[in-house]
Amino acid sequence: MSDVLTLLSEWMPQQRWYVGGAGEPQLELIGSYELEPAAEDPGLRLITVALVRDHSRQPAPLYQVPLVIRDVDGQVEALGFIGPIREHGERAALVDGPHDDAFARALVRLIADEAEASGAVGADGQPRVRVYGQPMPGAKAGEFVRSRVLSGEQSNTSIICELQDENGDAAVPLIVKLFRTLHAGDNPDVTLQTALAATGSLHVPPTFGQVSAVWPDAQGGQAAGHLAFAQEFFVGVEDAWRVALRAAEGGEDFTPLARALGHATAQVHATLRRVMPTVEPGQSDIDLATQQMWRRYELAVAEVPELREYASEVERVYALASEAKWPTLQRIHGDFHLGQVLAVPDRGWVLLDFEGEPLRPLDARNAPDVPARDVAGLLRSFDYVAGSLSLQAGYEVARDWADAARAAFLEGYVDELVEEGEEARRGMTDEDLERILAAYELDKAIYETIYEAQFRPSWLPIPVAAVKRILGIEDAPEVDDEADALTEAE
Ligand SMILES: Nc1ncnc2c1ncn2[C@@H]1O[C@H](COP(=O)(O)OP(=O)(O)O)[C@@H](O)[C@H]1O
Ligand SMILES: O=P(O)(O)O[C@H]1O[C@H](CO)[C@@H](O[C@H]2O[C@H](CO)[C@@H](O)[C@H](O)[C@H]2O)[C@H](O)[C@H]1O
Repeated sequence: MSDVLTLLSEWMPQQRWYVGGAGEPQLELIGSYELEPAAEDPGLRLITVALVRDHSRQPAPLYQVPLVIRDVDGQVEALGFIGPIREHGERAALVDGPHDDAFARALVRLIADEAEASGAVGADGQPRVRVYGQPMPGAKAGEFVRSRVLSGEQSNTSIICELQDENGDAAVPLIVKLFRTLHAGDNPDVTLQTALAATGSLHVPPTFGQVSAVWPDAQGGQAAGHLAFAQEFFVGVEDAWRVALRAAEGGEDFTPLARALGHATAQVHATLRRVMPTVEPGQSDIDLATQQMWRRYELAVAEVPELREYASEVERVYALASEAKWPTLQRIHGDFHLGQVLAVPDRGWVLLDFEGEPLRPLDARNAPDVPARDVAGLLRSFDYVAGSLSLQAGYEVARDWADAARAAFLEGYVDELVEEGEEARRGMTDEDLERILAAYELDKAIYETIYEAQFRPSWLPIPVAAVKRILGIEDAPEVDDEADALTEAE
């Protein structure tokens, strides 16, 4: 594996999913698992998935790195080619697994067959990594035809698998999402979407299955978690961000679609409340939630110093929220924005990516939470539509469009709550709801300032303007020196 780690040290920093560290990667192979080839494949030597810890960052992230070793003819520099790997033979090449059909085919087979996989054994004679495929009851996959990696800005790697039925006709395709950074514990993307799909909800894609594993943790014990999740892939659909952006650009009325999204969101919340654990909040839960918001504000101040001057206004919004009556805590989406919603013909709005905010610890993302976090996320997203168009135009545009979309979304959400009856409201007044929503919207905008400062600095003005708007802070009018001088001269 030494050659492999040398190649990976150069290759991983160029990958979108690599979170980076101080200087060169310091990679440690903590284990691996091997997949059985699922078809005849003459040049194929090995399908292996390396679990690699990178000590150049603390705490050291653990990456899942699927690799294929195969013989190639001549000098290839194809997509997915990592480098030559002489220890496996003269013609052997190391290939990024997701770009090689052999890996995707074997992974789909592992899930469909409810099979297990493992790799090298440790000092105790036991495999260091054990992997389990688990299909959704009743899920059926066709014959594998070919696969491709989904392009785009992704923190994970998704593989689209084309399949066919026994007559050779196209069958429902799958999207297999490989989690690149592994965490001990349930991945909410898997548990929440599987639970929703099991109820027959149309607001998530049908689940095909999952891959989970046990691996050695950094303390000499064992960790367990999810490695991959497979769902039905909707071909040729657009996400709500694109649909909304186009509508805003063209000045089209988006309110019916926003209202329907409000309904869908409330229905997903209602289902999660029914099938996943809930908690009645005590004052200590409320205080903890608002303390976390405040802590986030402090982190944001370190990234975006201009936020420091709004401390007293921020404190007041959180204090008002902590005096309100809060709803039942329940599982929610956790990082809801328009890019996480697909417009699927004959199905309506379909929600994706229930992983929660990538910057929050996994145990917090797995705990029952406040549904207003999701509502606030979507409200912020409509503001981002207007904000991103304004950045292009150089002046404020689509503000009325965003205000109308926000109002319609909220109306759709509340209508659905009313349908559910008084119980869902737990005696909360409109004022309670408003105070809580204001706190979560502010908290989301503050989260976004950190996110944009770190990953997309040119968009930072969007959430900074939102923080000011939510706090009711007016920009000081620009002083027009010439006009002032004229007035003085008169
Ligand atoms: N079931 C699906 N059908 C069609 N497209 C999908 C599906 N699942 C994901 N996508 C597309 O893949 C993108 C990334 O998926 P997502 O789950 O958000 O991954 P990530 O956590 O890496 O951002 C989505 O924005 C969407 O465009
Ligand atoms: O989709 P991810 O889970 O990676 O979410 C992260 O990235 C999002 C950006 O892609 C970011 O969302 C912010 O920008 C969106 C427009 O690109 C906007 O619709 C969202 O409202 C806004 O929050 C998200 O916050 C971040 O966690």
